[in-house]
Amino acid sequence: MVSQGKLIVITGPSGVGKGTLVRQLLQRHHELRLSVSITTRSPRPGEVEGKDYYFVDRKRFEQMVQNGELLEWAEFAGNYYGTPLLPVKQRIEAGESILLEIELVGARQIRERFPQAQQVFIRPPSMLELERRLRSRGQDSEEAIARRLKRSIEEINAANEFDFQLVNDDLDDAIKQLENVLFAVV
Ligand SMILES: Nc1ncnc2c1ncn2[C@@H]1O[C@H](COP(=O)(O)OP(=O)(O)OP(=O)(O)O)[C@@H](O)[C@H]1O
Ligand SMILES: Nc1nc2c(ncn2[C@@H]2O[C@H](COP(=O)(O)O)[C@@H](O)[C@H]2O)c(=O)[nH]1
Repeated sequence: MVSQGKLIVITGPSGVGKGTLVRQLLQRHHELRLSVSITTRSPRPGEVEGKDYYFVDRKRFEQMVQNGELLEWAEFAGNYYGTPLLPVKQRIEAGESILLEIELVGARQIRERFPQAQQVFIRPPSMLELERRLRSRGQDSEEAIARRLKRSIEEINAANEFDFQLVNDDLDDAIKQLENVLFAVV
């Protein structure tokens, strides 16, 4: 019998560096797989369908929710985001470890449904640095940045719900901390 894989959730405010950390983890740990989410957000320049996201309209997303096709989902800064259930279920059953890079509401749903999932909350060194990172990415309008910053306060206030937290200040240091949390021998 194949033993089940792990479900790992990386969460934290938009712009804190979740995607950057996840990309580094995937390069260093080839056994990990990233779940590709579904969103109603428009693709950013360079984003690829099926690699960065599956891009759908609101009607299709709402159908998927109705049909129970999503493991978790949330509305974030005016768009829907969700994790497709079937590929995650199949991969976990096949013994693969899956990473979800998701916001707070979805992370809470995973905690309810899969209390055994490992969840890590990523904190910014400061709000000023978070804002600087959102701007430096150069991907979002001023309005979108303002919405994301407003939401980040709620997210950071919920950080203590998570057993594992780390500050993404120096990137190399943050990756080491993340590896220590995820691969610690217990
Ligand atoms: N430790 C760090 N020091 C400085 N800049 C960083 C660090 N980590 C990430 N960044 C930069 O911050 C910006 C936001 O990072 P990233 O896109 O990974 O955030 P995110 O949390 O995945 O955002 P979202 O949730 O919106 O997808 C990027 O320009 C990235 O290069
Ligand atoms: N609950 C979920 N949140 C998700 C999912 N995929 C991504 N996200 C989070 O949404 C925000 C915004 O993402 P962006 O790509 O527009 O910057 C960010 O916090 C992501 O982590 C998901 O499937 N479910």
